[in-house]
Amino acid sequence: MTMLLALNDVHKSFGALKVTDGISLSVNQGETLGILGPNGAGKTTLFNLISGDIQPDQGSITFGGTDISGLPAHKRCRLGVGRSYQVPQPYSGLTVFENCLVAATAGAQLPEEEAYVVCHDVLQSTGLLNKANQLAGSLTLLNRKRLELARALCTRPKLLLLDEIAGGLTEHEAKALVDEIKAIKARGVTMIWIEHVVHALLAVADRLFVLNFGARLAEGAPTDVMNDPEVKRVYMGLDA
Ligand SMILES: Nc1ncnc2c1ncn2[C@@H]1O[C@H](COP(=O)(O)OP(=O)(O)OP(=O)(O)O)[C@@H](O)[C@H]1O
Repeated sequence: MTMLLALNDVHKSFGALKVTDGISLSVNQGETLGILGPNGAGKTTLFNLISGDIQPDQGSITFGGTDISGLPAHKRCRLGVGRSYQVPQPYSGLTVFENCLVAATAGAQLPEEEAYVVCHDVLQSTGLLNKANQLAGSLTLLNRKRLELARALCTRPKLLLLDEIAGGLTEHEAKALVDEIKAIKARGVTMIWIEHVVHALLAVADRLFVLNFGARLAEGAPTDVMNDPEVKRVYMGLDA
């Protein structure tokens, strides 16, 4: 198996608050790593560190064998690190297609002709093609989530970071989104997925990593992690 991403003893504090406390983890090519953890455990901060939105105080991050620790977010994006945000952040005054075009051109720096093709293909695969000319601000929650996914895919990521994409959806909608995420996985995209909707995560994840107070609480095969007494106690509030 080829390793795509590796974090080595990564630390981050905000003032006196230690939010990432010596995280080491790796993700193999084609793998989906699920991340669980209570509110405030430092999950989104971990994504910010991987995407380059913030820089670690200590530790290193390698991607495809290259040390990307010092690179800004836009350079990591061009190398193939794509992400969605917990709160969808489309340009609401632009259409769905234009939002995708911004991601493909400004984000991934694809030449315009290629960008049009990529946007078309991504909108088709995310079920948004018939909404292409609709303003992003007028979309339903499910379609906003799809657009969030589509915008990340338009940067043609090798690694896709999904931040709580299933939250707030009905059971039926979450299932539709999970099917789309499964299809992305089947195309070979490596993913890290932070998700509170555990059954959605379990439908796709090959491995789970549980964060608590910025540190690793458990890691391993999904069934083993879900049966771990510490995980049940800390994360799910159940007695072991
Ligand atoms: N830029 C920042 N400045 C100061 N504190 C921050 C900053 N970003 C995050 N924090 C704090 O770091 C802690 C971890 O936040 P983070 O968003 O990473 O947690 P999370 O596990 O993603 O939580 P949730 O599940 O609620 O989204 C929180 O206490 C948060 O308030």
